[in-house]
Amino acid sequence: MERVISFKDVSWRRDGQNILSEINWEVKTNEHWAILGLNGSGKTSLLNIVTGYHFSTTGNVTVLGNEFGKTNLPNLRKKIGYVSSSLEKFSQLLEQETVEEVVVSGKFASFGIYEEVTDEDWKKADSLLTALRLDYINGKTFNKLSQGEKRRVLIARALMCDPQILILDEPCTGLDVFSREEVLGVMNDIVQKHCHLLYVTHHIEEISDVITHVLLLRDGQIVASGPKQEVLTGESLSEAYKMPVNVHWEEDRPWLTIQQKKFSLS
Ligand SMILES: Nc1ncnc2c1ncn2[C@@H]1O[C@H](COP(=O)(O)OP(=O)(O)OP(=O)(O)O)[C@@H](O)[C@H]1O
Repeated sequence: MERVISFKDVSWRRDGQNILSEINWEVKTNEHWAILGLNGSGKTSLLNIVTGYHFSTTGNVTVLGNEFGKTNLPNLRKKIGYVSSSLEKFSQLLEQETVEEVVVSGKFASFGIYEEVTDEDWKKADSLLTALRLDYINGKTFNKLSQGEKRRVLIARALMCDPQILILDEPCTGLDVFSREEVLGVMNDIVQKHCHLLYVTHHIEEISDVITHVLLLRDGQIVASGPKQEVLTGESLSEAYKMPVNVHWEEDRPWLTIQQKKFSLS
């Protein structure tokens, strides 16, 4: 399959307002995208269309070869993993579960295990914990983990059903620099599992070498999209962030600075 996601002239209207306008976007095989934009620029709305929780008002959406309107959404959603920063609100439900139980529950898309778990499932959960460098917490309950460990367990949980697309929605929010680098470091392992990453962030320095492409949104419209080196320029980001900024690269990672002389809060 050449195209993983295709948006053609997609708009999404709510309360008489265009939340997304004329989105033309394609994710191809072996591409991994970061989605950037200010608060309210439309990132979550776009992802809700990818997962079939919103229907576009106009335009055509195809995800993993399924054209929306003609497809079985529950089946499609099984192929899409979603790790949201707000998922941790729900993680209270998982507090007393062991990390292995939390990971296995991803197979059933439930919080808690209400179906039969096979030996193979437990083995798979163990190997995912190993892939996410979490062997050392085997047997611990979820409530005893650090924020960074919890995030990685939730990523392992999302991988339990072999998603073809993995959405990581601000996975490093609230993490210290060390924990953030640990989360970023496991992305290579995820890519080796042949799933396509959609990585939402407010911090361009989280765009590690695994990410190949960037979609830049402003007020529900695309400012720029394409290979990251072409999109992550001072010019495009200044337009998206509505303030003058510079980008510099260090070892294939971008960093943002604000042009202080031209920017004032007053
Ligand atoms: N169901 C809805 N009904 C009406 N307006 C909505 C709805 N969902 C989102 N919006 C509006 O659409 C705009 C884009 O919201 P969205 O959550 O997609 O932005 P975002 O880029 O994900 O923001 P953030 O970075 O804060 O998470 C906002 O102005 C929001 O208020």
